Amino acid sequence: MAAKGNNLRSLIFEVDDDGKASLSVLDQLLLPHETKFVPIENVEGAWDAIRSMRIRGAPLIAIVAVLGLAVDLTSNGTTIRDLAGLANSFSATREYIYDKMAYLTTSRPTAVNLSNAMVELRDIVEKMSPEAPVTREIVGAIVDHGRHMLARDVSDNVAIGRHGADDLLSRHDRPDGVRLVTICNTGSLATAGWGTALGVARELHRRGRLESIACLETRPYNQGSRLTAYEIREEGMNGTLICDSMAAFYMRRRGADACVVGADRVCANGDTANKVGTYALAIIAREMGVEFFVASPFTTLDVDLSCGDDIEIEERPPGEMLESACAPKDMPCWNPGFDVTPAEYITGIITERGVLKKSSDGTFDVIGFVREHSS
Ligand SMILES: CSC[C@H]1O[C@H](OP(=O)(O)O)[C@H](O)[C@@H]1O
Repeated sequence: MAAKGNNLRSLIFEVDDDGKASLSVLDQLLLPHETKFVPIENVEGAWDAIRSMRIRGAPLIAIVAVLGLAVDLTSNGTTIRDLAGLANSFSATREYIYDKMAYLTTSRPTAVNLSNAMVELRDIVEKMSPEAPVTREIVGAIVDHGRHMLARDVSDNVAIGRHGADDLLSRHDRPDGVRLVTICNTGSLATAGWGTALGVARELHRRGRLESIACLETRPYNQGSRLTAYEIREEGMNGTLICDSMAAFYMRRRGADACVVGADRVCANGDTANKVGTYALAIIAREMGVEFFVASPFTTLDVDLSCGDDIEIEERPPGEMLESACAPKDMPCWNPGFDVTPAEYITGIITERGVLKKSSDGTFDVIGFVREHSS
């Protein structure tokens, strides 16, 4: 059984004394009824695990892609021999690795973390000198970056939790604490740490200041009922599972102080792509006078995109919808995996560097915030 609470692990990554990396991931298609770690042995295995949503979650997708590349390049199979045997090996090695990185980005398009991670990796490899002992040097740098991403995500999650809890408690310090609503899964099963939006709930719970958290089922893939409910129960939080259609009535009858959701891509103006259903939840929250926060590490920010109209929205196979809908198997479906919440519906963006609120003109300056808070 996976460890309790925020020790819940989405993956196991190890490097042996010979520098050979190994990776296994918790198969989220089997949760909550079965806990099984499955090995990832090459980039094709990483691509498939991401595409099939055996593992999912914007930050975790990027981490598994880089770790999968590290495993591929350190395997005892053909890779190292292929690389070593390449003529003019430095540039050929780099091109070989860039091809694998490009392949990994085709697995899922909406979460910016994956493409951001590949840009980071390419910058690292580009800076390596041709005189370096090619294969070992480049591969070692990729393994090290994978380890860095794991540690960074864990620390980012803790910081997001603290900033989010501090901000919410500054306005909503009821006797029993804060009442939250969330959608999809943004916890330890979407990250390498204790989560982004669910990390805020964990921090409030840790402080004894979480009165309640409602999680939406999040049809059609049911990340909420299968994954977030599982994490909430493991953590011992006061959680309630609701159907997506119940959000408005829940807020009216049981009350909520804030919705806190995750993100797959936050644009320069604050428009945010997230699990489909988030936009509707934001509209309901505004109508009900409930605050609406996006919890997003800097790795999910896309300041090169001015607004959400240009975000590529992944469409998932109709079967994922038909299976859970008990509908006729030949029924035409529209199954976008995400939607885009306009910035006007968002109260603030909780990051590891602080909470970004709107300027006096009512807009978000994500670029200015990143510039001000980038180390
Ligand atoms: C840590 S936020 C992750 C973000 O990714 C999820 O999408 P999916 O389950 O399809 O990978 C969802 O949009 C979450 O908010």
